[in-house]
Amino acid sequence: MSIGFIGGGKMAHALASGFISAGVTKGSKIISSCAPEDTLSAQSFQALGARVTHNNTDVINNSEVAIMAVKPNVVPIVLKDINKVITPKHLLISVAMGVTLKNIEKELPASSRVVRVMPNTPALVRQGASVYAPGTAATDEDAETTERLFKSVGSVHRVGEYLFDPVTALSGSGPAYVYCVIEALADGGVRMGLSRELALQLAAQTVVGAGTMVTSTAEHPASLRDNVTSPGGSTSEGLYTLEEASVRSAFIRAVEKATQRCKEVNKSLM
Ligand SMILES: NC(=O)C1=CN([C@@H]2O[C@H](COP(=O)(O)OP(=O)(O)OC[C@H]3O[C@@H](n4cnc5c(N)ncnc54)[C@H](O)[C@@H]3O)[C@@H](O)[C@H]2O)C=CC1
Ligand SMILES: O=C(O)[C@@H]1CCC=N1
Repeated sequence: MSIGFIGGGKMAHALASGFISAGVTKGSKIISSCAPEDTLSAQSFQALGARVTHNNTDVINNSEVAIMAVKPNVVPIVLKDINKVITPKHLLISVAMGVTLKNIEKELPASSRVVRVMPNTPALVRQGASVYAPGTAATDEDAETTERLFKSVGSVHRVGEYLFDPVTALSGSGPAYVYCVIEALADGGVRMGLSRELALQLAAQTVVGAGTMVTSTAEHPASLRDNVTSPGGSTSEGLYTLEEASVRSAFIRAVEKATQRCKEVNKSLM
C-alpha cells in the first residue's frame, strides 16, 4: 500500500517505521512532506527509504492513504493546500490532537473521505494503542483499512468521536507519563545502590510485564496488585508511601488536565 504522511515528525515517523516492520508497506512506497527548514524530519524519512517533499499536494497525489500528522495549528494550512487536489478516491486520516472531523470536513470538498485516529508513539515498536472514528463520507472499507493499518502497529478500537479528548489524554500522552514512572523507579534503584543500566532495564521490563499481565489475564489491577503485596512486607510499605504522596490522584488529575487542554486547542481552532 502507498502511504503518504503530511508532516514527517515524531508521530509520523513512529507510524511509518511500524508499518514497514509490519510489512504493510515499504519505504519506497512512502512519501512524506515536512516544513522546508525541518531537515530532521526529512532525514528521518529518507533513512526509511521514503520520498520527501515540501509540497503537500505531492503527498495526496502519490498515496492511496494520506496521514495528516501536523500540529493542530498547522491543520488549517494543510487543508487549504490539499483542498484543490483531494478527490473521493483519496482517504485522509488525521492524527492531529484536538481537531474534530467537522472542522476538517468543512475545509474540504463535501465527498472527502476522512477518518480521525488517535495513535501513540509505541507504534514504532508495534505496541501502539489507537482509536478511530470515521467521518461522514468515509466508507465501511475505509474503516477496515484504518483497522488493518493501525492493528499492524498495536491495538485499535472504534469509538465515538466525543471520546477523543480523554483518549488523547490517556493513551496519546500516556507514554510520556509512563516514561516518567520508569525514570523515577530507576532513580530509586540507583539511590539504593543499583547501577543506572540495571535499574533502567528492571524498571522498563517491570512496566512491560505489569502491562502484559493486565492485557493478558482477566484480572483486575487491584487483584494483581494484591498478589504482589505480602502482609507486613516491602511492597505494602512502598504502596503506602505512594498513597501518602497522592500518586494515584496525580495520575487521575493528569488525564483530566490533558483532556481539558485538548478541548482548549479545539476551541482555539474553531
Ligand atoms: N507525538 C505524539 O506522541 C503524538 C502526536 N499526535 C499528533 O500528531 C501531530 C504531530 O505531532 P508530532 O509528530 O509530535 O509533531 P512534530 O513537531 O514532531 O512534527 C510535525 C511535523 O509537521 C511538519 N510541518 C510543519 N508545517 C508543515 C506544513 N505546512 N506542511 C507539512 N508539514 C508541516 C514538520 O516539519 C514536522 O515534520 C500532532 O497533531 C499531535 O497532536 C498524536 C498522538 C501522539
Ligand atoms: O502532546 C500532544 O499535543 C500530543 C497529543 C498526544 C501526544 N502528544
